Amino acid sequence: MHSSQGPEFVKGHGTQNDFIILPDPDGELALTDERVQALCDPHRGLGADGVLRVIRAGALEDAPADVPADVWFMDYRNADGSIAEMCGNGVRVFARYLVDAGLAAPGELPVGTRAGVRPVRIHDDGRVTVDMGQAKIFGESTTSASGHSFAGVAVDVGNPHLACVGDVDLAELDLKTAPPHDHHLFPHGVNVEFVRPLEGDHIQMRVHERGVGETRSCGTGTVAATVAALRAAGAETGRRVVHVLGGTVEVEVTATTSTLTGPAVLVARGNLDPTWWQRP
Ligand SMILES: N[C@@H](CCC[C@H](N)C(=O)O)C(=O)O
Repeated sequence: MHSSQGPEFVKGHGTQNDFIILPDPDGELALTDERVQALCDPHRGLGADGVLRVIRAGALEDAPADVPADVWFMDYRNADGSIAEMCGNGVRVFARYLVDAGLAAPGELPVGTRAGVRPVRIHDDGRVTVDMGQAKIFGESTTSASGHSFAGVAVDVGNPHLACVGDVDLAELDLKTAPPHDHHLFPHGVNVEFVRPLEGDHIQMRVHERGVGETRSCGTGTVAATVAALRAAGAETGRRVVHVLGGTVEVEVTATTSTLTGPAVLVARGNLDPTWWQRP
């Protein structure tokens, strides 16, 4: 799998939330924080919001016990090297890679994550649907951006979110720095979504991601945004079309689970330079 050219990589994105995929079935790569940071840096590396290592669950030391050993596991890292439990755009791109590489048959396939196994379906039109599990509200909190105060709900989508619905022009918000958050409610940090209801079942969202910064999309964030938008409309279940900077996804929230449907694109493939990999 790893030639003298250095490790293989594939670059992909889901609604412009972009990832470097590293095939590493047996867990041979030393995926240090420094290597992830260098890979994700657009100037000294390839540039991406995160890294998706493709590894058998049985080869990963910290894989959850309920993920079978032979399942392909999405070992997700944020651009700063930190590990996150789940990535909704990443899991679609990951599934597309598995099928493209002949590691899984088209149709429905399981993907292991630190939030558990996520069933994924690849549609004939190229879109991908992920069963994201039940998104749970676990509190209320506040934040601010560009002089605006926001009230929001804390939502667990496998990873933590603060989703704030308001009637603010989202284009006005400066998200270059992380919006403040309550460290007691979110002891491990938080992804913050700003959500504006549009016509009908459409909503607009911008996001500041933990471990990355502002991204052009966040799949788990769109699920949290939908939960918050439904709640603001007095509902617990329903569907929203979520418009993010990088495109559009569809989210359905039921009494027992949630689904996320959107594109998954593979852009390029190659090998890392072995000298660069040794000294990124
Ligand atoms: N972009 C992802 C979420 C990635 C993880 C997040 N930054 C965290 O630290 O929880 C998505 O599409 O869900």
